[in-house]
Amino acid sequence: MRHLVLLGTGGTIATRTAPQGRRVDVGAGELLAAAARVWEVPEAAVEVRDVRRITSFSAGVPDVLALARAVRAAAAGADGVVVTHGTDTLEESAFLLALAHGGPVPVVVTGAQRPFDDPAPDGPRNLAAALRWAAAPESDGTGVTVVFADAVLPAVGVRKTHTLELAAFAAPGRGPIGHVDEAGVRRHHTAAPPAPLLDAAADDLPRVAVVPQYLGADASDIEHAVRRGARGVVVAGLGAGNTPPPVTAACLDLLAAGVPVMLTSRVGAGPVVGLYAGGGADLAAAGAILAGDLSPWQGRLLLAAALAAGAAEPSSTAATVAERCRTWLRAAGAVDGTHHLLAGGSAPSQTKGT
Ligand SMILES: NC(=O)C[C@H](N)C(=O)O
Repeated sequence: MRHLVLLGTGGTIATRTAPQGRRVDVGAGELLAAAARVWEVPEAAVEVRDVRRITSFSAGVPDVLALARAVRAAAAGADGVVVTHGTDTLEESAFLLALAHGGPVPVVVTGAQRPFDDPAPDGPRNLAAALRWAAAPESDGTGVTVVFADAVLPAVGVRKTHTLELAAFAAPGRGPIGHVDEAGVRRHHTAAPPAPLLDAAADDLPRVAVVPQYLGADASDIEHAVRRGARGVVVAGLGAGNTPPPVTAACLDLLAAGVPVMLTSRVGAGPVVGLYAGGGADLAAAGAILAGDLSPWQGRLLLAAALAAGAAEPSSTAATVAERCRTWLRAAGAVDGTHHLLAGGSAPSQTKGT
């Protein structure tokens, strides 16, 4: 029999409806009892711990680092760990857990779109599916995954894609890597997750700003972010990874001054590639980190983790921080978009990470 640990953190899955709005007041034990009414998991014994009782929009990086430590402690003595979490920032927490988690024990994050006291709640089934996935040998070695609406998605690349629908998450280009439903537990082919980058011992991460780009954006937001103490900047770029010329110029100045700049896209799916003169090609040539298909929010955590890892090494520079990100991205199977199309239209072949 597998031994699972269920860690409750709050979120809609653990809310009841009140006149002032939904409030978290359901513990992990009650969630487990509701899940067991959907599907029993007879092949597993589940130990329950309440880590937090908060909505995920109220959480901060220190909360998630503490959760990462709770996950590590639980994983040391279990065959699987399941975390219930609010959906608003679930894609970031799951990613941060993935940056800190190594080894074969599966860590499974789930939540709900509807409250616990909804007449047709989705939480009990999501949790039942997450427990079944964690209890099945198919989940071994899959790292951190998100189970939602019967789909198993990798934490790396997962995004919330709908505000209200029950199938609220997707990992465009990367998942689902499995399903849990009336037909049972199925794992599709998956690459091994990358080795951990973060030891989660610190209470917080270095400050990294996400700066969204839009029609006619200028450099003021980036300059403001750095003046306010950002140690790195993630640009949520246009299209395949472009910035309006004044923003490109500001990013080149930052790179020249040794401040890491990471390029992502605001589009919502697909990798960034340095294609256009005056935009992404200039940034790639100047040493910006092209974050593959990571969302700006996941990219921000990767850059912050790389900066934190560098804090321990006096010789760490913007270039070594960038290289740390690129090594992790390669291992996570991200496209290296600095290899932009060559004249003549052929792209060099990509070596996919394992
Ligand atoms: N569906 C949810 O869980 C949303 C909620 N606001 C939260 O993130 O805690």
